[in-house]
Amino acid sequence: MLVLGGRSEIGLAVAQRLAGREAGTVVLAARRAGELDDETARVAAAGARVETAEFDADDLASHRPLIDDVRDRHGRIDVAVVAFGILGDQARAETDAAHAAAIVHTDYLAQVHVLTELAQVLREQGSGTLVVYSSVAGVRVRRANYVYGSAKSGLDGFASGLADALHGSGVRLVLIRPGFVVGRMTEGMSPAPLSSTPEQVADATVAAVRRGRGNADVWVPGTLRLLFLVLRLLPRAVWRRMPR
Ligand SMILES: CC(=O)CC(=O)SCCNC(=O)CCNC(=O)[C@H](O)C(C)(C)COP(=O)(O)OP(=O)(O)OC[C@H]1O[C@@H](n2cnc3c(N)ncnc32)[C@H](O)[C@@H]1OP(=O)(O)O
Repeated sequence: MLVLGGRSEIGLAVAQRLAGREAGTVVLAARRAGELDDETARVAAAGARVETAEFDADDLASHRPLIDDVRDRHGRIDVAVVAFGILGDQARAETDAAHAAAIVHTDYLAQVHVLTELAQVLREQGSGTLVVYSSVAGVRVRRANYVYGSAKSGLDGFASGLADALHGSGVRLVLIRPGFVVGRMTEGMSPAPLSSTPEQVADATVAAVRRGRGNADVWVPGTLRLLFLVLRLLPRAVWRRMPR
């Protein structure tokens, strides 16, 4: 199992749950890979053999060598969890074009790039599961976080199309759409209604991975699926006043 963003709270919680027979060796790929002792210990305590690898998602050229190296050393990649991301600073991104581009680079462009590379490798082996984290922020983009939301919107569309392209290949794509997640990424922010914890997002992810067949779209919590059917219909004048 490969966790891209090996320090991510959600990615680690998924690795802990799948540790053991299901995950095989867990490769935690992150920036500053030499400083992953705590993360390694947590996943190892859950029963996995753990390795670390240096990974900067923004360095697109490094994606394929990393994926090939992991595949070559372990023979295959059963589950790849794309768990890196940044929230960024919306207020700053509205006037600082470089910051806006940095958010979109990490949360959209780098995801598209790494998923395209992973999909090729998993197609070649004829099996495997890709886990992608979209967000309700991308289902209907809000004025209050439109830079991050636009990246998630693009990612959601890309991952949905990729899932369809993979249909029949033996490779599955599990697309997770969490609402507000109370964790390190949202530290200091007041939780939105229907928020969840990284553990709840991981539970939903693992349940979908274990289901074993076909692509999956998972909302966390599940009630957000229905709520967004309605929210998509709200008039623009109301929607633009929606808080973060
Ligand atoms: C109703 C509402 O109002 C709802 C909203 O607001 S939605 C807004 C909030 N919620 C969401 O968007 C849900 C979706 N979440 C995501 O997409 C997340 O980015 C994610 C699922 C991919 C990871 O979430 P997470 O595990 O909670 O995040 P977090 O613990 O901060 O880990 C992300 C890791 O990505 C890593 N990362 C970021 N950029 C990276 C890069 N260029 N290269 C490698 N790793 C990178 C970070 O290193 C970070 O770990 P550290 O900060 O410790 O280094």
